Amino acid sequence: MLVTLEGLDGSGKTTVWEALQERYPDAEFTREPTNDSWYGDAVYRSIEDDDADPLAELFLYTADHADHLSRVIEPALERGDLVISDRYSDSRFAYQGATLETAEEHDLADPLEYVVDIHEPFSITPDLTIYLDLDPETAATRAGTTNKFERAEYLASVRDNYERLIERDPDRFVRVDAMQSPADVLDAVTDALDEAVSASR
Ligand SMILES: Nc1ncnc2c1ncn2[C@@H]1O[C@H](COP(=O)(O)OP(=O)(O)O)[C@@H](O)[C@H]1O
Ligand SMILES: Cc1cn([C@H]2C[C@H](O)[C@@H](COP(=O)(O)OP(=O)(O)O)O2)c(=O)[nH]c1=O
Repeated sequence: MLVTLEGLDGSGKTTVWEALQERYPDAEFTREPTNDSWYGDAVYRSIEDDDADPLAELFLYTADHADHLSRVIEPALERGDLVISDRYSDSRFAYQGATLETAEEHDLADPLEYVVDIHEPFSITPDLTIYLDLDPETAATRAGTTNKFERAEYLASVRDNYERLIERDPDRFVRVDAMQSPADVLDAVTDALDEAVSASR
């Protein structure tokens, strides 16, 4: 079973993902961008390059995803493991969908759909996606960005894209209010996860 954690930067995904490792010691914990491959290294180089071409960046993230699938996710699912990924393809749909929306050098009619279509032939859809919902200003503050206003504006369009994704596939998503205390967020996530795991047995 594949479970993904999604949300804006600063929404608390990594905090939850780390806490879940105690509760599910046998699960495979993984993340995107990956932090153990040269594909992931290439993604982080691109994140640090303010002049990165947005379409090139999309394909770097997608290359990292393809490698992550074949190297980590598919073998774990074949073993029957529970896989919990901190970010996954919805991050690309929401973030690169937003980046490409304003990219002057590329004129795509519907960037979010374009990114979804690229994944369609090879990717695996998660069984459950837990969405940590947070307003863009709080997200930018928590993420500690240098240009908070600019970041919050970008995160607002990323959040709109997450809402579109939830609307098109409501049964896959569980929304958790990320303004709650870390303990309450963890409880809500654990409830959703426990329920999905027992339903899959
Ligand atoms: N529920 C919460 N309430 C307040 N602050 C939080 C909460 N969850 C996480 N934080 C803090 O917000 C920051 C970003 O959290 P993190 O888990 O790294 O988010 P993400 O992985 O989604 O970017 C960290 O400083 C973390 O301690
Ligand atoms: C996986 C992924 C991440 N990202 C972005 C989100 C983050 O701003 C950045 C790094 O991700 P991450 O290290 O998960 O950041 P955070 O813990 O702050 O959420 O990469 C994309 O734009 N597209 C993607 O497909």
